[in-house]
Amino acid sequence: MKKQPGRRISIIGVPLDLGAGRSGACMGPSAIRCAGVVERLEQIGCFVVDEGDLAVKNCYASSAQQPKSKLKHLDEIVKVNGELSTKIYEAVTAGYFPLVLGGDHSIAIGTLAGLRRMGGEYGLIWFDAHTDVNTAETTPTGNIHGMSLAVALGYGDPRLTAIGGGIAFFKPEHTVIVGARSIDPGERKFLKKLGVRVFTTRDIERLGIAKVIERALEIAAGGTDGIHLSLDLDGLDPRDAPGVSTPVPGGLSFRESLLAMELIFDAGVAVSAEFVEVNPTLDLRNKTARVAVDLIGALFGEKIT
Ligand SMILES: NC(=[NH2+])NCCC[C@H](N)C(=O)O
Repeated sequence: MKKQPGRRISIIGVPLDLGAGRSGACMGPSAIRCAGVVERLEQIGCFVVDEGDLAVKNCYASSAQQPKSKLKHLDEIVKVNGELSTKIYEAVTAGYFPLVLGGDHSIAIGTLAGLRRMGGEYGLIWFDAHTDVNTAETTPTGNIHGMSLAVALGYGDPRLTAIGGGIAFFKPEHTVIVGARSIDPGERKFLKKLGVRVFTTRDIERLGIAKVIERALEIAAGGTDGIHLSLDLDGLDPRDAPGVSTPVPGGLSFRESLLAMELIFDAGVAVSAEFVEVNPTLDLRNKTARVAVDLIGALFGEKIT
């Protein structure tokens, strides 16, 4: 039997939604806990420490308050992600698998900065409808959740790339995006220039999710010390995950996403993960948070049979 990707799990909630264009994802961590994440992980034999939520000021403020900024709510986002990076570093150093509950996708900046501080070389699977490689120069919205992958690769505002010490950025050759179907013009250029592999929903339909994950694992895990999974619930189709701030039709099905998690578990290479963009104000009976918990269960080895 393959070993589980870290059976000692540290849950860290980050109730931040200032990186998104609408509020509500700040309630994501509560919704995922209400859907029973701790119990599910304990049922499959994981030892779970729930660290609670990081303190975030002003989480209900709408980005509309800063209409002209190219980096909306930068101060607070820098502060929260700095704290998150320290939390991640401490958790990994203490032998835990950090499981971060978002919050909008800008929190990946802190998670990945924390992991980078470990000094090893990690690969990255970015499961998302978007590619999140905008910078202040290319962003169409000024929303920082559309910039977090660029920051992890070392590009963007210096206050964001400096988080965690500004060291050991992720390498494009060990970074892979799965599920993309909404890519801005500037992002397209960036991805091409850096050579980041993107599996769009079209690729997934043509190749099948199993093949795509197999290739994604080769890219992210080959020659690295492990991988981080950054999963945005909007990677799924809005029919299966309606409670997200930036839904895009034509996404992965629930079953495809579950299989992706099962295959990542089977590979035994994940060292940390985050599940982001659950927005309970747009959800139906907590469906999206329940989907997140199903995916988390599969990532840690829960099997249907
Ligand atoms: N993680 C997300 N939900 N990102 C959405 C980004 C949308 C758009 N590309 C932007 O930069 O504003």
